[in-house]
Formats: sequence, structure tokens, C-alpha cells
Amino acid sequence: MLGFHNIQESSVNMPGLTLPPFPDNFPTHPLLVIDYGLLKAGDIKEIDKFWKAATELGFWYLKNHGADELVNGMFDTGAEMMDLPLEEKMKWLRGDGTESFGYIFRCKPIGAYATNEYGNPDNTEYLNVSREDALAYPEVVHRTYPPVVNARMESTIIPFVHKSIEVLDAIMTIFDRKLGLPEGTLADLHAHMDRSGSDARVIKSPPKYRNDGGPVDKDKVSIGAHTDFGSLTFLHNRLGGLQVLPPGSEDWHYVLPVPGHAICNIGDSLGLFSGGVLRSNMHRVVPPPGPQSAYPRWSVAFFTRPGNDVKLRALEESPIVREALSRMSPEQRAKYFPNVTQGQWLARRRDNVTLKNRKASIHSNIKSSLDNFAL
Ligand SMILES: O=C(O)CCC(=O)C(=O)O
Ligand SMILES: [Fe+2]
Repeated sequence: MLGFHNIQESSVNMPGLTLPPFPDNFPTHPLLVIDYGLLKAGDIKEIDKFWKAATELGFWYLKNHGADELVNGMFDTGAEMMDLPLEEKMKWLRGDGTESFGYIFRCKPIGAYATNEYGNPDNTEYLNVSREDALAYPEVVHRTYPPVVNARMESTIIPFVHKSIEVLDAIMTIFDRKLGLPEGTLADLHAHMDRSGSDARVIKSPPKYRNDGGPVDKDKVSIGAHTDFGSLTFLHNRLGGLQVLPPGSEDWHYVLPVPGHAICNIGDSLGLFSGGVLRSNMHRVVPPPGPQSAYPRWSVAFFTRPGNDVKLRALEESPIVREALSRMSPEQRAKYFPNVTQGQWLARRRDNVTLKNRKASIHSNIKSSLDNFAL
């Protein structure tokens, strides 16, 4: 346990605060770098590289996306929220339902979420703003937000949501083409104002454990092994700590944060729609490496998820998906037709992360405890 009292806890963009670089002696997994400008311009070579990234690892860097200023604003918004007294923040706690919008605090006394297969909770804080609430603001679709968040809604959050949607919609258009689906198929499943679990998120994990390299004890993991519940994630990291489990590997590999490069990944819903052609890959977050572990770790993300009423199923209209399904055993194929809507899928996955259910599932089925833990 570390107490880094002299380090400014919250202001990730604080002028003069220089974060230590990612140490050289921590091996990282190379992600393909995709240029958003080239993707938008229809550059064939770039699209092929992008398709390779999306189908093989399911993670890639995206540069030239134009969101950096807005991302800085989102970090500041998160810092303003997290700086409020805990008592004030707790008034904005997310509800008990399946929706995860609002403030989330996972800590020892009151934590409700497991961070690993042993059920240890941590003290990660989240601010989750629903896509639909941002787009409808000041009308309320799901819930209301604290005044410090409302104060940033028009200047920062709404433009960040618009920008993230633009980028992820462009990516979905490319997937339509690559999968041989009519243009707009995936966009229709993610209609912007359909009620969904899509959100803009700021995540803070305070410094807690020193990370000197090598395997990380399971009880020191900040966000346990999981795949994302939705379709696409547009993630912005400053410090290291994100790790991926590459296909066929038993070891976790760090993803190097690169300035100006977002980290994008595929989630379960696109994995299902594509019959597994697009890869929803396992990842987790551990304390930042070396000297970085003395600093709070912040992330900003936008998660796009299908509408809650969308039925999850492999899109057999696509010849590529049909071909992938034809190579599967009937049992494997059945996994791509789970007979649930996105809303039911989210509820099921969230049930999995409550401590109560986590413990129950550890006892009943050790393998399912290696399932996924995010929000
Ligand atoms: O903070 C990060 O780098 C990743 C967070 C994550 O995987 C998630 O919230 O689903
Ligand atoms: Fe994730």
C-alpha cells in the first residue's frame, strides 16, 4: 500500500505537472496505428490494415481523430467531479437498475463490484454521462447530473459525444462495407437517440500499489479481466496500466499510451453481430508501471452500444458472417444467437460483477469467474 500524499490527486491536466514516461523495461504489445483521415478518405491500404487490426486483436491506435482538445476538457470535467467531497458525490450515485449513468465509486466499505476473480474490490471512481442525456440536454432521458457536470455539458461533454459518435459511426460504415452489409446496417442498430447504455466516461484510479514489473497480483488489479459489453470503445489514456491478453497468449501485455493516439477496441455486441469475425478481446487495468504508479491514473472513454431493444444475433445477411458461422460446430454457432436483447445482455453482464453474484458464481462455476468485469 502506498501513500503518495505529496502528489496532486486530481488535476490530470494541471499545468506544470509532468508525468513520468512509460518505463523502457516494461514490454508493450504493438498495436497497429490507423490514420482516421486516411480511413475517411477511403484509402484502401489503410482500410485493409484497419480490418486486420479489428479482426486479429480487436484493438488499434487511432491517430488524426481531432478529439484531443475535447478529451482534455473531459479530463478536467472528471477532475472537477472527483474533487467534490465524497458525501456530495454519493448523492449522484448511479441507481440500482441496469443503467450505469452517474457517479460510481468502488471502494472497500461500500464497493459493490468485484475487480478480480477473488472478489477484491478497489477504489476506482467513474463519472458516466449517458449519450442520450448529453444529446437531449437540457431534457432528461435517463437521469440528471451534478452542477459541475452540467456546467461543462455544452462546452465539453456534448461536443465530445458528437465527436466520438462521428468517429465510431465512420468505423461502423467501414465494417458494413467489409462485411458486405447494406450501408447503414450497423448505424441503425446504434441509432443515436435509441435508449442505450452508450456513455462518455471518466475513470480515476488513485495510486495504491507500486508496480515494479512482472506478473501483477490478482488483488492489485484495478479493473479486472473483461471484454467490453457494447460495440466500440474510443479510449484515451495518459498513464500505462491497460493490458491486453493477445489471442493464444497466456500473458498480459501492456498497451503503451501514445500522445494523440486513441486506443479503440471492439466489444461483445459487434463480436456477436459479426459472428466472431470482429474480435472482442480480453483486457484489464493494473497499476501504472514503475514511477507512474505513484500517480492517479485517469482515462476518458466513449462507449457505443446498440439500443437496449436490439436483439443480439449474428447478422447472417452478411456473406462473411455466414461463412464464419458455417465453419462452427452447432454449439459454437448457438453462442452467436444468445436470444437476448442488448439491454438483457447488459443486465446479465452487470449481475456478473456484483460481489454477491461474483461469489456465487465462483462457487458454482470456477470458469465463469474468469468472465468479465467492467461497467
Ligand atoms: O482505463 C482504461 O485504460 C481501460 C478501461 C476499460 O477497459 C473499461 O472501462 O472498460
Ligand atoms: Fe474495457
